Amino acid sequence: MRSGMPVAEPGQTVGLLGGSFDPAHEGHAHITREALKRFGLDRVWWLVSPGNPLKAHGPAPMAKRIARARAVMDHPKVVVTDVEARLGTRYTAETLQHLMALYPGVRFVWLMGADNLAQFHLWKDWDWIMQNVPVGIFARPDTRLAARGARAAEEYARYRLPAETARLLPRRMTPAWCFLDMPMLRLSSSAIRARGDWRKGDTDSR
Ligand SMILES: Nc1ncnc2c1ncn2[C@@H]1O[C@H](COP(=O)(O)OP(=O)(O)OP(=O)(O)O)[C@@H](O)[C@H]1O
Ligand SMILES: O=C(O)c1ccc[n+]([C@@H]2O[C@H](COP(=O)([O-])O)[C@@H](O)[C@H]2O)c1
Repeated sequence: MRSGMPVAEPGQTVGLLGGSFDPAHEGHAHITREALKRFGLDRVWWLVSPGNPLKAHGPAPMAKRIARARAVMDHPKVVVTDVEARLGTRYTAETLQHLMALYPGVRFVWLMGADNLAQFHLWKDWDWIMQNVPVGIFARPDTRLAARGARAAEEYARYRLPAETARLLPRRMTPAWCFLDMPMLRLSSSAIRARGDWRKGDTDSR
């Protein structure tokens, strides 16, 4: 295994929460705890992105975002990691392909908020992701309508697992996805950035 990469044993289930985490907040921690509990995951890795390919502006420096993320989510089953920077990947499909090759026997689950479901069909090779990796999706304030009409949700409607059977998701044959409705937290990184101090003094990290 390359240095700095997280550890996982064959047979384990690992949820992957990719994000800019610019900065991390309690909303991320909340969906992570829900993912561990309701999907019964062994671990969740936070993949702190070198930069969302669909966003025009680069995020705060990686080290700063990682430090904040670790402060927000200090949990024995959660690893905050810069694997995409280490692997040199930015697109999720590429990251998943690398991780599946590097960790044979580990069952990865892609985790995301409902806002990302709404635009999932714009992601590179999104179809490949749906075909090869179970996907867990979390309700998010103000995204219900967009998520319901999402192209990915429509095209893969018959592969949706009822929330009552969420624990089956990690080992389910793909395609498989599950939408979790739960108490929602109205928190976002953009709202935190808009309030002020987080980006002061940064240079663009890209
Ligand atoms: N409050 C929340 N409820 C549900 N999902 C969330 C919440 N906050 C973030 N997420 C999800 O966590 C992942 C990483 O989020 P990200 O780092 O982009 O934070 P963000 O708050 O969405 O940022 P921004 O406001 O800059 O778009 C995404 O899949 C996003 O949908
Ligand atoms: O692969 C893609 O085309 C793609 C397009 C948009 C977003 N993503 C990933 O989705 C995750 C959430 O992104 P963000 O910026 O909303 O935090 C993060 O891991 C991004 O790399 C991936």
